[in-house]
Amino acid sequence: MILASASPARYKLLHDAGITAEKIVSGVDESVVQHTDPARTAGMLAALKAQAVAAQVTGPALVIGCDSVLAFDGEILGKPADAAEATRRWQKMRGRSGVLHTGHSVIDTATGRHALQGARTIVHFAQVSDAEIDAYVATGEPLHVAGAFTIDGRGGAFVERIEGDHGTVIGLSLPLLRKLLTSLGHDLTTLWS
Ligand SMILES: Nc1nc2c(ncn2[C@H]2C[C@H](O)[C@@H](COP(=O)(O)OP(=O)(O)OP(=O)(O)O)O2)c(=O)[nH]1
Repeated sequence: MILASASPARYKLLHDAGITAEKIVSGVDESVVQHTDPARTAGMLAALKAQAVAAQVTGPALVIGCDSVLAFDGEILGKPADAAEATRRWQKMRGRSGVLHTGHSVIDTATGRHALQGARTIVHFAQVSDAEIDAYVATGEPLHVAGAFTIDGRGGAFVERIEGDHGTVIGLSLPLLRKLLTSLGHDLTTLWS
């Protein structure tokens, strides 16, 4: 399996699930997709990433590309531009909920077949204080992640509950990956190392 992503979180999620993927960063410029629907935006970017990497691959491989965005207050939010934006977002997000959409695209380079599907998880944010927001932003963590929060890092303390698969929030849904691989005629368990 080739992971078309720079995300250490996605790589670790696969590795911990028994799948040691090769990482090839797609280099796709995410600004090329300007869609109003968050699921479509994440899906289109996931497909672009997988296609960009699959084009570089010679021989049989399963390439997976993912993209995550947070739909909140009618906006499609990726990574915050800077600390000020991360702070503003948290001041709006606290005590409310958003939907984390992650698009998944799997390409089987041996057959040319591909499967594309999105997953969504509702995230309920805690009523964090200004001091907690400042401390979180100061760690730098929210600057590197879609939605300006993590569920498995320091941000986990600020996520009250989720409705959906937690992997979708981190950036890759394993149950969805299983379904996509099955649709391409592959058994996920054969990828276990
Ligand atoms: N560890 C962790 N990372 C998260 C979480 N939520 C989002 N992220 C990270 C995963 C991805 O690195 C990033 C989502 O942005 P993208 O989907 O655009 O991926 P990224 O640009 O990082 O890498 P890529 O475009 O796939 O090469 O945010 C979380 O809850 N936990």
